[in-house]
Amino acid sequence: MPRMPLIGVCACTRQIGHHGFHIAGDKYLRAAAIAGVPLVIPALGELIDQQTLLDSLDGLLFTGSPSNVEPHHYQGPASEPGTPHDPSRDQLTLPLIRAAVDAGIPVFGICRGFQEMNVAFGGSLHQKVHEAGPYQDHRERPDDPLEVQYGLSHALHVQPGGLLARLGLPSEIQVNSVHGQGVERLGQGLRIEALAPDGLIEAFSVEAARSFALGVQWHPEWKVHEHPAYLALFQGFAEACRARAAQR
Ligand SMILES: N[C@@H](CCC(=O)NCCCC(=O)O)C(=O)O
Repeated sequence: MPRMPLIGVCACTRQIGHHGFHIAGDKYLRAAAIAGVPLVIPALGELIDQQTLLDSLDGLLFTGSPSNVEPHHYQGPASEPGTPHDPSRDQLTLPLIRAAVDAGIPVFGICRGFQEMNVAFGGSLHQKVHEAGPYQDHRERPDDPLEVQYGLSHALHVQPGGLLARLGLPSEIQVNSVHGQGVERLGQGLRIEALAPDGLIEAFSVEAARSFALGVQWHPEWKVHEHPAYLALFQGFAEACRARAAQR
């Protein structure tokens, strides 16, 4: 009987009072538990041996975060003063994403994690989607109740013949939207899987990946069991993680 898959969930750094912490959101960890045993990976830079992670994990989940990828990683203009960043998280995730995909480990990126995947594959980001060209405002209203912030916000056009279609998603679904940044230049080797009505890229897969490698801009971890299309993504991820664990 193969052991349960081990699912790495990359942490964010957070200062609480005088002390620094490494944290991961409850909803991500609960959704990751669909695929196996979630393990939070601290953003400790060189203190974390990447090869040990690759040898030990059966899947990796890159979560959302209020922080943003530092623009120097994609040769973007400096952020507006006061923009939240998490350089320790960038230092862990950006190289780990490429190494995990190359190693055939299932990778699932959500929101910031989706943006990290795009940057890891050489893409760039709009730092304020709502001020860029034809795009709508994809941000949540922070004063709204959480149910509203993560409620259905816009249509999503699923591209035919891709991973989302294979996972059973219909050609159009409704999704939530909790982000101010988004894909500007798509990374090398990424296949567009879904678009918002304004044309913003909302999901991609890694064409040459040997396993599941999907990034989505929305939040399928939110009430995942109440949204069949959200659940289908985690079930696809889980199937890939089980296959990885069975190879051990
Ligand atoms: N900061 C980026 C990514 C936004 C994001 O991940 N939002 C979710 C934050 C809270 C949560 O984890 O649910 C951007 O603004 O585009």
